[in-house]
Amino acid sequence: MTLEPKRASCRTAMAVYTEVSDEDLNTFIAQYALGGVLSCKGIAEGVENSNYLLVTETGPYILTLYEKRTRRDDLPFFLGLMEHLAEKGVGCPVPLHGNDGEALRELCGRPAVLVTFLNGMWPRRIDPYHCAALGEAMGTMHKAGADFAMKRPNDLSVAGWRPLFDACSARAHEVRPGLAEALERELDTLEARWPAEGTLPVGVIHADLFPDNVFFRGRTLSGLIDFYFACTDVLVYDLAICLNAWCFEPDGAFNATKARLMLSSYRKVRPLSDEELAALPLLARGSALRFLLTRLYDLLNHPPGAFVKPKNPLEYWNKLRFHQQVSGLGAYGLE
Ligand SMILES: Nc1ncnc2c1ncn2[C@@H]1O[C@H](COP(=O)(O)OP(=O)(O)O)[C@@H](O)[C@H]1O
Ligand SMILES: N[C@@H](CCOP(=O)(O)O)C(=O)O
Repeated sequence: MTLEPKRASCRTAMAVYTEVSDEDLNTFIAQYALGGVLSCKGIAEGVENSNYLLVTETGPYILTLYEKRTRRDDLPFFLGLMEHLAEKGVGCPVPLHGNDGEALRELCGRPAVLVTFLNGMWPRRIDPYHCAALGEAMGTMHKAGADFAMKRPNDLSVAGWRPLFDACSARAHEVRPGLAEALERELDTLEARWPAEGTLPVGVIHADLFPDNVFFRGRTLSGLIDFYFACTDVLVYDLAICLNAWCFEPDGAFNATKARLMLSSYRKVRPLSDEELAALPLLARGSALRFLLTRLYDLLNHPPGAFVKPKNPLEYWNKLRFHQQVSGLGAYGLE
């Protein structure tokens, strides 16, 4: 294998937290049978980890260095899940194994992996056909995950929200007057009414299937990325997350046609029980609160001058208020 150290330099970009030297990169790549490095460029998108587009003589790959919010102990779950789903035909990145058989290794003091490059672009403007394709892909992913043996509790489900709220409540008024009080009331309601364990079907969920994690080639969905919040939880909660992430228009209006298309194409792959459907409005409230709280926390704890621009928590306040006033499934385009 020929390495080309002069051209291997990893150029950094906005959301790359860890810079990789040529020497470290070449030592790392020598552990795989991928040929020489042609280029390595930091990817500006993404918020959690450092990602590089690495092009070698055998093609493009994504090099990910896991930063502090991704727990090392969770990595075997994430990597095993991507392998499991890909084996079942779900379009997603596949971790590469080195010459020693290992996929997970160290680079610059961080856990690091190389995964296959997924072709496609995430949709900047959401059209109804995107929502239909997403519903089908999610149903397929849930079915494919049914026999995945590993488990990972969702630490950002109802039990995780109060500690996040407690960490933010004293300064929530800086973002919106009265926000802390309103969030506390919502938290009380959700804690009291959240579905008890065993009442709804559980399995592997992606838990962050936002548009920037879903790739399309033309009108065809080509794959899903960023499995680093995936966990074992109520399956229909994944749909609740996507109702919020995909079905609101930029002006804040909820688009019931998009919701109907997403839900109906999901149900063609994996039918939903009456109990799952009935739980949807409450789960959508919970999902809105979850993203509101993580965004609020990130905004209030944003280091001055940090690369990544914090996302707006109030977008999720508006979404939460929509679901609070939903009186039936008609609001989501269902009878
Ligand atoms: N397997 C992949 N194939 C192609 N592009 C990828 C792949 N994984 C990540 N990317 C690119 O990197 C960006 C950030 O990745 P993501 O996993 O969302 O990072 P983070 O976990 O830091 O949010 C994506 O928007 C995409 O452009
Ligand atoms: N989807 C979350 C933030 C996580 O970002 P990702 O780049 O890891 O998908 C939000 O919008 O709050």
